[in-house]
Formats: sequence, structure tokens, C-alpha cells
Amino acid sequence: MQKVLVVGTGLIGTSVALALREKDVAVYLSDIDADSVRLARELGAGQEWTGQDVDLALIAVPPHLVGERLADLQKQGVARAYTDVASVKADPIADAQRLGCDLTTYVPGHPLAGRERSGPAAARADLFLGRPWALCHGDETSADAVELARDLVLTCGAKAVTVDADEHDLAVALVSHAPHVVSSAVAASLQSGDDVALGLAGQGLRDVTRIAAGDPLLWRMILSGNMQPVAGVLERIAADLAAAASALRSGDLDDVTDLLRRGVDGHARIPGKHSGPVRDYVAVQVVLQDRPGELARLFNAAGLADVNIEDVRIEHSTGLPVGVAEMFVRPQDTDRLAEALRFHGWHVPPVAGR
Ligand SMILES: NC(=O)c1ccc[n+]([C@@H]2O[C@H](COP(=O)([O-])OP(=O)(O)OC[C@H]3O[C@@H](n4cnc5c(N)ncnc54)[C@H](O)[C@@H]3O)[C@@H](O)[C@H]2O)c1
Ligand SMILES: O=C(O)C(=O)C[C@]1(C(=O)O)C=C[C@@H](O)C=C1
Repeated sequence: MQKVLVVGTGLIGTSVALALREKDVAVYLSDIDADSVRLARELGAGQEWTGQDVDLALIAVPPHLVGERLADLQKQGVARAYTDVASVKADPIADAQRLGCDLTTYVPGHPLAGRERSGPAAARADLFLGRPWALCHGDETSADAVELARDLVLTCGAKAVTVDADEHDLAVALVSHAPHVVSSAVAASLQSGDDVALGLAGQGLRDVTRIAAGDPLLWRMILSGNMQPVAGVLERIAADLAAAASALRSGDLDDVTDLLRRGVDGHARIPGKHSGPVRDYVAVQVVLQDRPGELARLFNAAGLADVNIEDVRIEHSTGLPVGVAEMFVRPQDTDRLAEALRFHGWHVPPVAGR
């Protein structure tokens, strides 16, 4: 795989492009939105596509547009093989069949990695590291096409998982789509919260609602391609919640305790928590005073220590005079950064896992 075309340079397309560029694959970029291509190009994700032939074309557009993009690209004979990243799989495959696409060169795909933000500015080269990436090809798919798609997945640092398309859609209803709706329901309940309540929000609420910030229009398109399976999971969750509410009303806490215990068991079944980090970077935490110039001072100290900050996250509870900045750096830079920051007077807790 030497040349790849990315169609749709949003969050996922640009993240794939950046990961491929890190491995010196030639990447061509295309999108109906010229600004999106320009930004992706400026981020170093590749060059604008002007009709070059490629080994593999990756279609990273909303699910209901995958079929028509595939038909169009195949008509132009752009690539040896084609894959996509849509969050549902049965519908795009059915669309491809209906539009008369050549299924021998199409490998339907779905990386189980993403963010609650859209567009190329949110893209990250390390988004797919250690993540599962579903490939849902049928018997008709050629070995060459499958090999190219697997090569793409491995080059992005992800793990290819071959799964039937219907089985995939049932699975992601449980592990991705219903959880998204539940997160939205929790976040929606905050609309009626007053400032006192929201001022007391801690990390737990942020963990449960992070994905609720995702683009509602994209999620509408995802859910519309997986309605019955998602409805089934939501009905089971709703029954648990209704039982918990009535147990709380009656003061009999056994049902609630049972739900909490089943929650601990279910949480323990999520793989990956114990199998090492999925990101390359280590987080160095610093307690920050909430005052002007503090972040500039912090970044300056990192710069003086010759440490590149790959990413940064700032957590602070409203109304409190301190916050925590988490700086993500390469593992080999961790000790140097922590030492430099302590030298400049910051409190730096021991770095996790070191
Ligand atoms: N967001 C996630 O966390 C996530 C994770 C895995 C897979 N996906 C899937 O990836 C796909 C893209 O999602 P995203 O989050 O990158 O969205 P995004 O909105 O960031 O990017 C989509 C891009 O597609 C472009 N586009 C739309 N119609 C087009 C067309 N006809 N031709 C060319 N480009 C077109 C848009 O201009 C936009 O730049 C979706 O199918 C989604 O289901 C998303
Ligand atoms: O982590 C996130 O922000 C995501 O939304 C990622 C997530 C997921 O549910 O895991 C969401 C939808 C995609 O189809 C794949 C991955």
C-alpha cells in the first residue's frame, strides 16, 4: 500500500491520513468541503487529490453517503480496492449492492475509535492505536482487497477484527450506539439543573457525558442505520432504570444493589483496561493556580526543558482556586518535564505507571 485516497477529510478521514503520513504512505485528500481539504493539508495529512490512481481509497463520509461515493469512485476506476469507516455496516453494503458496485474490491470497515468532535481540526494520528477495527467483507471480496484494507488498519496501529456485517451492527448497538444515547439522556437531564448543581459537577459526570457532545446530525445518521438493535438495548437499560427508580421510591435497596453489582461485572468485561495503554503518550499532571499567565508560565517551563507537549487537558471545578493541567508527552520526556516543573515551583504528583 503506497498510495491512498481519503474521501471525506473530517475527524476520521484526516486521522487516518495523519497516521499513514507518519509511515510515509502517499496520501491524497478529497472532500466536498474545500476548507476541510485545505485544513487537512495544512495539518500535514497529505496533498489535494487531482485524479491520481491509488492502491486503496478510504471513504470517510456519513454512513448514508458511502454507497454513492463508492459507486462514483469505482466508475472512475480510481483504486485497486475500496474501504469505508461508517459506524454501521449492513446499510452501506445494501446501498452498494443496490447501486451495482463491484463488491469484490470493497472491504466494509469500521474503526472503533473516535472523538466527540468533528472535522479535521480534531484529528489525531494516534487515534487508532490499539483499537479494534472491524472488517466486514463477504465471500465475494478478493484477497488483494482484504490484504490492502488489513494493511491500512495495521499501519494505523489498530487491530483488524473480521466480523459479519449484521453481527457487527448488533454488537455496536450494545457497545457504542446505545451507550451514546444513554450518555445523551444523562447530559440532557442537566438542562434543568441550576448553577449550584452544575457548579458541583465532578469528574464522574464528565466521564459519563463526554460522548454526548458528539454531532447530533452524525449520530442521527448512525442511529437511523441501526434502529431495531439499538432500540432493543435501550429497552433493557430502561427496564433496569425503571426498576431502580421504583426500588428507591419504596426504600427497598436490594434491586439497586443488584444493578450496581451487575454494573461492576459488566465494567470488568470491557477489554483493554488491563492490556496496556492505547496511546503513546504519558500524562504529567500539575496543580495550577487559577490566575492569569499560569498556563503561559507552564508551557514556557516545558519549552525551556526542551519537551514537546503533544496534547493538554485542563480540569477545574467551577469556583475553586486551583485546577489540574494534564500534559501528554513522550514517555522518554516524562522525568525531564516533571523535574523541570518541580524546579520552577509546581506541585507535580508522581507520574502514573512510573
Ligand atoms: N466520529 C466518530 O467518533 C467516528 C468513529 C468511527 C467512525 N465514524 C464514522 O466515520 C465517518 C465520518 O465521521 P467523522 O466523525 O469523521 O465526521 P466529520 O463530520 O468530521 O467528517 C465527515 C466529512 O465528510 C465530508 N463529506 C460529506 N459528504 C461528502 C461527500 N459527498 N463527498 C466527500 N466528502 C463528504 C464532510 O464535508 C466532512 O468533512 C462516519 O461514517 C462515521 O459514522 C465516526
Ligand atoms: O470515543 C468516542 O468519542 C467515540 O465516540 C467513539 C466511538 C465509540 O462508541 O467507541 C463512537 C462511534 C464510532 O462509530 C466509533 C467509536
